[in-house]
This record gives sequence, C-alpha cells and structure tokens, in this order.
Amino acid sequence: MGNAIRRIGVLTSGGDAPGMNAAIRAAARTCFHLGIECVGIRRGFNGLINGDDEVLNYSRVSGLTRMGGTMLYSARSAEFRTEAGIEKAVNTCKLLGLDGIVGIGGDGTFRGLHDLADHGIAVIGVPGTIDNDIACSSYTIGYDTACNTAVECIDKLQDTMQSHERCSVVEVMGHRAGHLALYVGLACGATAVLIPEKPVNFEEDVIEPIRRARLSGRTHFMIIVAEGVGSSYDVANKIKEATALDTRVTVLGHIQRGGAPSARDRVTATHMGYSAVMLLASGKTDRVVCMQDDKYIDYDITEALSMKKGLDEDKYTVMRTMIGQHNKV
Ligand SMILES: Nc1ncnc2c1ncn2[C@@H]1O[C@H](COP(=O)(O)OP(=O)(O)O)[C@@H](O)[C@H]1O
Ligand SMILES: O=P(O)(O)OC[C@H]1O[C@](O)(COP(=O)(O)O)[C@@H](O)[C@@H]1O
Ligand SMILES: [Mg+2]
Repeated sequence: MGNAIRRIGVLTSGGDAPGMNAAIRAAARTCFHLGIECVGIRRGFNGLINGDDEVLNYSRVSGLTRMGGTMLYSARSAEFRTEAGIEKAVNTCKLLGLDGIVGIGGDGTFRGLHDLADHGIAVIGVPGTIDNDIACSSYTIGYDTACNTAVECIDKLQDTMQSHERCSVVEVMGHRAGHLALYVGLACGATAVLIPEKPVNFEEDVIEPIRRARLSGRTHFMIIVAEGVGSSYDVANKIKEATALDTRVTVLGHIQRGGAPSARDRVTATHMGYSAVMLLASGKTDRVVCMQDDKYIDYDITEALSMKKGLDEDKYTVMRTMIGQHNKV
C-alpha cells in the first residue's frame, strides 16, 4: 500500500458545511501516517485552475476538528466546467505532482471530480453538505450541526411568537431536498412542515393543522418551509389571508452553514477523511466515501450520482401523525 501515491491534494468545494475542517485534518493526518505529502488546494476547483495551494503540515491542521467553515475556502467554479478550465486544473495536478485528489463537497463536486478522473487524475469524494442530499450516503458531513443550529434558532423564535400569539413561517435550506426541513420540523414540534418531495394541499396541510392547534388551545404556530418549496413569504401571506393571524417570516439562511461542528459531524468527517486517503493509497479512484447502516463504504462516483435519495417516509409519517394529519402515500 502507498507505493504509487506520494502526494495528495485536498480541496473543499460547493457550499461549506460544519465538519469540513475535521475532514481536511483527518485526510492530512492519514497522509502523514502513510508517509504521503498532503497539499491543500484553496478555493475549490478554482484552486486547481489557478495553482492556489499550500502544503499542509502537522501543525497547520492542528486544532481544526472543532472549527466551522473550511480553512481551505470554498467556491463554486464556473470555469472548471469548461474544457479549458479542466485542462488548466489537470496541468496544475501535473505541475504539483499530485497523485490523487480528495474532494469534500456535494453532488456538483463529485461531478467535477469524475471529470478529473476522466482526465487520468485519481480522485475520491467525501460527502460534505448540510442538505444531506447525497443518495449513496445516509449521512453527509454538516447535516447534524445544521439541524441543531436551525432548532436552536427556532426555539428562540417560538418564545417571541408565543408572547405575541403569532404564526411564524421559517424557511430552512436544503436546496431541492426536504431532509433538513423535515428533521428540524420534527425536532421543534412544528404545526406544519412543507417539503418539495410532497405536493402541498394548502388548506389540508397548513390551514387545518393551524385550526386544530388553535382549537386545542394553542395561540402561536410554527410553520417550517423547505427552500425548495418556493417563497416562504407567499406561504405567510396565504396563512394571513386564510386565518387573519399575525404572521412573521424568518429565512434562516447561511447561519445554518456556520458554527462549530457537532460531535457527530466531527467524528463522521474524521472517519470519512481517513477513508478517502486510505482508498487513494490502496489504488482506488473515481469513488465516493459513503455511510450506510453506520458503516463506511465506497461507491463508484457515476453509480453514486445516478442514485436517487428518497425522503425518509417513516419520519414523514411520524411528522404527519404529530400534526394530526391523515398520512399521504
Ligand atoms: N456537472 C458538473 N460537471 C463538472 N463540474 C461540476 C458540475 N457541477 C458542478 N461542478 C463543479 O463543482 C462545484 C461545486 O458544485 P455545486 O453544485 O456548486 O456544490 P456541491 O458540490 O456542494 O453540490 C461547481 O462550482 C463546479 O465547479
Ligand atoms: O451559498 P449559496 O451559493 O448561497 O448557496 C445556497 C445553497 O447552498 C446550500 O446551503 C448547500 O448546498 P451545497 O452543499 O450543495 O452547496 C443549499 O442548502 C442552498 O440552497
Ligand atoms: Mg449540491
């Protein structure tokens, strides 16, 4: 093991996620363990295009486990998606003598890594996104921390909504997926949760739950809207029209991406960073590290990207039961 691999590049790409730093540290420390040099590539794929790199030594990655954000910076690189951009990136890999790249990010990052693999660069992806929308992996780095952050914010909102007897409409991130919204909705005992995976019947799914809560004595309400559903302001206006409740919209936004990672994210990121380097060292390429049934495995990137992640239907059923809704099939 490890004969062919002398130097590995590590980058973070797409939306940042708490725990990315722990994954960088773990990849670097695993490299040191194997006698491999570790190079940080800054600013995602732009760093490969522009030769934006720094050698990661033992002390440079020290203390990173508990840090939010990514010390390598992240970016969404349009240039990398052009043939000229990828050629520049491949040339940088050759210039720096990189025998492999560990890319920490989401589905877009994995597509980019696969393009590099097509150009002969060994690559391994590590799922890091607060959206938890990577089909091959039951868990992505950052999700737990983002859920906890959202719940903490919503608990605070509940206090003021209670005092003023208002209806709060809170928009959470998740891109096109509702995993984050559903989990957060369950955790904070929402009155209703709207997610893109399920069609919304406004009267049945929002207004009736509010009425039932009101009839049981409640005078403030919490509606969670996944960003993929559409405008939370439209949702709030429709609630106001139908109920005359005083509504307030809060878009949680990028606060969900910040903060010190939870223990779960630190440990998952550490294990995934370790696995990624071990895979490269054993000669594997074009694969993504995944978690399934609490085990770390790996998938071919193309196969991984062709998989579709369904909603956790059990959680959806529990949520509907909690708000007194008949369960949809
Ligand atoms: N289809 C694609 N082919 C090649 N590279 C891609 C593709 N999609 C995204 N990328 C690269 O990966 C970067 C990150 O992807 P993005 O979708 O923004 O975030 P994430 O990886 O978190 O899903 C993009 O900025 C781009 O450089
Ligand atoms: O940071 P930006 O460019 O505003 O993007 C926001 C998007 O990034 C996310 O926060 C994370 O998505 P990715 O991890 O796939 O990049 C989404 O939830 C959100 O839709
Ligand atoms: Mg994505």
